[in-house]
Amino acid sequence: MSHDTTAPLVIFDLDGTLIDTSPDLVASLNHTIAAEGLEPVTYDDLTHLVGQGVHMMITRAYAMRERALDEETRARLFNRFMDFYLGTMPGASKPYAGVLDALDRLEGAGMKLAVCTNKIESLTFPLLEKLGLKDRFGTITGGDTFAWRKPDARHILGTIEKAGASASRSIMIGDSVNDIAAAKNAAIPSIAVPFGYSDVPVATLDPSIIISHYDELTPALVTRLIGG
Ligand SMILES: O=C(O)COP(=O)(O)O
Repeated sequence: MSHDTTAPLVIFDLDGTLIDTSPDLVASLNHTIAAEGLEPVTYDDLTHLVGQGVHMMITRAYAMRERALDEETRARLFNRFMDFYLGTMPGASKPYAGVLDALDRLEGAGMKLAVCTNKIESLTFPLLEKLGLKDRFGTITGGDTFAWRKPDARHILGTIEKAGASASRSIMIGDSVNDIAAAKNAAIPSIAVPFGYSDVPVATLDPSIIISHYDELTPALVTRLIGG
């Protein structure tokens, strides 16, 4: 591992930021809850459901349908979700337009790349692997890597430490309140993308900047935002 703490670290959220996973999250959740007789959810529902992992997505789907969910059922549905999602992965999930070129540009400028996602490691690693993206990131942390996850600052700070980088040279890119709040909590700048799964307009999250396409993500922008 490199310990060049002067190299900027660009930290990406995964679902709704790097990769559009929505078709597969919706299909996997609907497969999971259909077995219990729950009405299917839609893409629009996803913004309320996703963000804190699979357990929470199932819990929120039950709350949305005003159905009680006991621990035993939740554990069983978690396994059902995992089997289906992993069995169909990568499905229709794909990187957002311009992501690959942006990674090339940042890497070419000597910047380090990381993923900090609330998706658990056993989903994050195979998804990135199957999309040929895993080796693009020197550091990948999931929702169960540490005892904390976004919006807790320690998820980001732990990612930075693992990458051998420094918080004063790091930036977070995300689509939701978890990402932008975690960046604020960690006192690092943030870039919001408006095409992900936020249930509020990303401007209301008060990120350092909003980019509407990855063509705007350049080494010059990163350097400017981290203040040097
Ligand atoms: O899996 C989730 O619920 C959220 O994942 P994310 O942090 O990559 O958006």
